[in-house]
Amino acid sequence: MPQQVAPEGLRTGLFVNPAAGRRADFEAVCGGQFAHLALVDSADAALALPGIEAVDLLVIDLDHFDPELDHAGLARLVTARAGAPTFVVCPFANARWLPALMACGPVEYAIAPLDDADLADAIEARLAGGRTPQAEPSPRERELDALAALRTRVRQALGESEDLTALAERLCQALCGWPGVLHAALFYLQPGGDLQLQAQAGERNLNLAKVLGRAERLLQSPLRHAFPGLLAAAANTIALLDDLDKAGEPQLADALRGHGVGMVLALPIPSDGPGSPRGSLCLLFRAARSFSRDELDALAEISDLAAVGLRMADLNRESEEMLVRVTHLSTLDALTGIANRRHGETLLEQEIRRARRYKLPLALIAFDIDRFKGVNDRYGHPVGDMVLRAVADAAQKLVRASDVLVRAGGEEFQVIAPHTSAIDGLKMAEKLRTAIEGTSMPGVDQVTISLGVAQLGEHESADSLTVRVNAALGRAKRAGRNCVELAMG
Ligand SMILES: Nc1nc2c(ncn2[C@@H]2O[C@H](COP(=O)(O)OP(=O)(O)OP(=O)(O)O)[C@@H](O)[C@H]2O)c(=O)[nH]1
Repeated sequence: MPQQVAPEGLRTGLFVNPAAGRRADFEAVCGGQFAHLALVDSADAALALPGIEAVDLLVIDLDHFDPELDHAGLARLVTARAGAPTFVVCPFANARWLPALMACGPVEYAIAPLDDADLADAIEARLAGGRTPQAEPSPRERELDALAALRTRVRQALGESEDLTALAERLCQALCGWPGVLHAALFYLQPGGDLQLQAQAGERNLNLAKVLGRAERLLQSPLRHAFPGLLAAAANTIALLDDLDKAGEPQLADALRGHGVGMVLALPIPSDGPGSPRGSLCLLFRAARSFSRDELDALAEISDLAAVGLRMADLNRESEEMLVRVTHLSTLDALTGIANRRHGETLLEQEIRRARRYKLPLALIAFDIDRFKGVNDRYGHPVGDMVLRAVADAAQKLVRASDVLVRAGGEEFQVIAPHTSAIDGLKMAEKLRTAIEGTSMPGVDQVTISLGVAQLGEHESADSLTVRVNAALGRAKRAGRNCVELAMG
């Protein structure tokens, strides 16, 4: 049964927590500070009490509450106080409660776990109408100026960066400009589900990859429940560690303290839709401090901006990949998968320049399937296509990796052969001829090719080389087909 709320003028208190043990502990530690202290197990029970706004101090201990289920009731409770003070004891791994409750009325908070003496001091300070030094807010104007400057820097970072790495680095640098921030980091959840330390800025000697023992696969890190940057991304919550020892990882606390860190705050970077966040923004402060509602709102806005930035970086990356794919596809012949005529012309120009620069020979081979019209006429176009693919495959297997096989059009192909003289070109052409002659094409009589070979002349252009090699190919056709002809100089 809750105790009766005391008449006005006395120190009256109301403590809300679902666990009987927590209520008993609070009464044991702080009961003496109140003339009357009511203990209730839920927001509804508190709201059922008469004169809720007249209670001097409402204390909500968020331990054992569920942010999804209990948020609406507790928000109603803070609203019902009509401006009277509320003090919230908030577990460090669940600081997302704070902005939501602060939106409903004046809320001060302490991050749990708190030892008995700290809790008693915090309650005494609130009852006396004062604030603990930790809760001392910076003067409002300065706070607002700092927030405005921070937002501007973050927007600039977003505007200037196109890829993920640059964006993450600029964001971290922008966050370091916030008063009291010693170091900032961005953790990014990759599409495959791997959380990695994407960027950090600030204290030069502080490397979070070292402190955390790794920079990748951080969701598997044993510190994922202790370090706010990981916790925020893993549990999609604001995590606020105002005393490094509260995370229960002494080594981590020592390492951070060794670098001058006194407090760590992290916010999830929201994703577009439901599901895990995109990562987290992590701020390492020199000393513990509390945040006003404006500040927490501003930080939430910054993580929203970061989400937009990450989405933009993703889109940029996707469109670049698409461009590379489209560019690649536009260089290939759709039927055979080898270089198409246009790309072949570009590559020939390139190879000619290279041959000139390094004074190396270059050979061009042109070949054409013999009486291919007859294949189409007798077996149909689909079989003709199959023969074209089979010839391209057989030729591709034969040429060197540095050679380029081109479908020059119809049943005409070329091989651009760098470092190759006319004699070597002739040998290669003969190899191609015998290979195609020996390749069995299902359902088709033997297929043969005729070939022309030309070596690049000293001052010769690509056009002239092509004309000469085609003339040699024409001679091979006239000579009876299934043979090789060398181009005239
Ligand atoms: N199936 C198929 N046929 C093609 C393709 N491109 C061109 N052709 C055919 O290739 C044939 C080329 O015929 P011609 O230029 O007369 O030469 P040929 O019959 O090979 O005779 P020679 O070259 O003199 O030995 C034509 O029938 C074209 O229709 C293609 O992509 N697929």
